Amino acid sequence: MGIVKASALLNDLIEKAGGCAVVDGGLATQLEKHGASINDPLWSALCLIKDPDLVKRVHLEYLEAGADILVTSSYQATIPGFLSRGLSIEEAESLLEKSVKLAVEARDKFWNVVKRNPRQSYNRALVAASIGSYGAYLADGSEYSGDYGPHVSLDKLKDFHRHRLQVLVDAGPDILAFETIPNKLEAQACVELLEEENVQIPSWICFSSVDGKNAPSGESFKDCLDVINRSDKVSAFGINCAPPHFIQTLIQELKELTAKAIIVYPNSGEIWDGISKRWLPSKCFDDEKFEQFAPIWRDAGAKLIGGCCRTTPSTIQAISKALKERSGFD
Ligand SMILES: C[S+](C)CC[C@H](N)C(=O)O
Ligand SMILES: N[C@@H](CCS)C(=O)O
Ligand SMILES: [Zn+2]
Repeated sequence: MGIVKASALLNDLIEKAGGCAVVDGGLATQLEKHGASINDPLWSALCLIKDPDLVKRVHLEYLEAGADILVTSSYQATIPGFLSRGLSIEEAESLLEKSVKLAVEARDKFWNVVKRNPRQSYNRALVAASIGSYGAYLADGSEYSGDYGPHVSLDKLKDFHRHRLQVLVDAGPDILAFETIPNKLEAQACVELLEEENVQIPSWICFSSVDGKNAPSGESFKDCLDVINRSDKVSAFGINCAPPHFIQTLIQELKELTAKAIIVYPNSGEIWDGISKRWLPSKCFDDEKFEQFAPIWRDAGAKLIGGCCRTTPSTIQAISKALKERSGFD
């Protein structure tokens, strides 16, 4: 399948969803709601080792809530991360494969039931393999600063991402999801890897933002988009795990900077403290606010909308309800 045909898969889903598809919500957050303890350098990827059934259960909860796209549990699942826990390369690869398998199994199980009901309003969901930033692996909060220090070169970032990307692609997801990218250098590494590895499934690249205007590194999105806009391997660009009150303005700005589909899945507004490893209270959106703003973000130009950290299946249900009502579903 060529890349043009591959991106058609995402475009078809957006169209079937009425012009704006629903991405799932915080995976780690929902794992924690069910009692998982993830205060660990592997963060949510620890559940791939300790409780894969729970990961699948959370995927199913997001499908029931109306998610059109599931994001896998591989955000902080990395080969060096697993190796530093004493696992072998083969075991690390197998956990990455498992992250895709769990989401695919949940999707297939759910779809096999709902597709029989002619009155249901669900779409067959797509599975997006999460590729968290290098900063996520560092587990020091640097996915929100973009400050990787002077020794992190383009080649180092490509080396970091390459093997995981190959294993995830081979596991058969529908999409690749680069998440919380904080600087231009890492965006360039992701794009060059997609080209070098000749990846034939669509990708999205999402940045975090801490000021509502720029990438966390302080670089402008215009600058960061230079290399992304030149690649047909990237189907969508946007923002994840940034506060929801930044989103409307950011969509309007990004619309001027790229022809790619815009994707937004903000967090609740709480702020991650990378040192104490906890969420600090701040200006937040509750589910009603997400319900109110999802159509506003859609009308501003977003084609994919969901939630990130501290959002849950009830948030996704609220977003799904708002988008489907407005588009004539239900
Ligand atoms: C999206 S952040 C909350 C993920 C956790 C972070 N990379 C850490 O390990 O501290
Ligand atoms: N897909 C990840 C993103 C963390 S920023 C999660 O939802 O846990
Ligand atoms: Zn997040």
